[in-house]
Amino acid sequence: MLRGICPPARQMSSRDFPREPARDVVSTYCKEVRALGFRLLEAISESLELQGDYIEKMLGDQEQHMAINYYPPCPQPDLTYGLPAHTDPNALTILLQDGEVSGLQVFKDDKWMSVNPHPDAFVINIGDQLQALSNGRYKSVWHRAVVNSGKERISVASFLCPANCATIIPATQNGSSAIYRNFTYQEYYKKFWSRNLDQEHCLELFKN
Ligand SMILES: O=C(O)CCC(=O)C(=O)O
Ligand SMILES: [Fe+2]
Repeated sequence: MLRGICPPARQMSSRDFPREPARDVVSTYCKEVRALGFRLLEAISESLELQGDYIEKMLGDQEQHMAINYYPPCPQPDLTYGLPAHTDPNALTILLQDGEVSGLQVFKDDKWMSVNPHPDAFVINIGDQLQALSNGRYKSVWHRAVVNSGKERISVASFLCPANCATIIPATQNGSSAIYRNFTYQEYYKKFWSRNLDQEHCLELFKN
């Protein structure tokens, strides 16, 4: 697995990326994905009856992390996972799946379901911060990656992350009370990685 951190857009420079010619491709991809993420955050804000820029403002100067996941073929796929079950700790994940080899599964209606690859589509995962910000109206989905006995698989995940100092405050509606207490992303991230990935939903530890 290869992980990279892209700084907030306005500080981005070509020095942040690997050497030519990959640099231009990766840099353009990061910028385009970030722009798509912001459009989605605007639509999600509006769906929650908030101002269009509400979530973007609340998340502050966002970092963008990119993970390139490589899953080699595995002779005994029943004995291991490519990635164990987890929710994403960030706000929103834009996942480019391998166009042909499946591997991603989501937990829905009490069972694991495969997300079939589609060459012309991204998979958008709601992360823990959007579940908290929306006061539980959007759900951060449990997902995992399984491996394949015959074929390798690659996925590219772009994680939109709040600024470390951003305070996440649940947006309550019609007098409902906040399910989660206020916390900083820094606090959440530390707690998230101090546990096993497939333990209970980390947000459970931030409930009021
Ligand atoms: O490889 C996949 O489809 C899932 C990747 C993922 O969930 C992650 O990187 O957080
Ligand atoms: Fe994930």
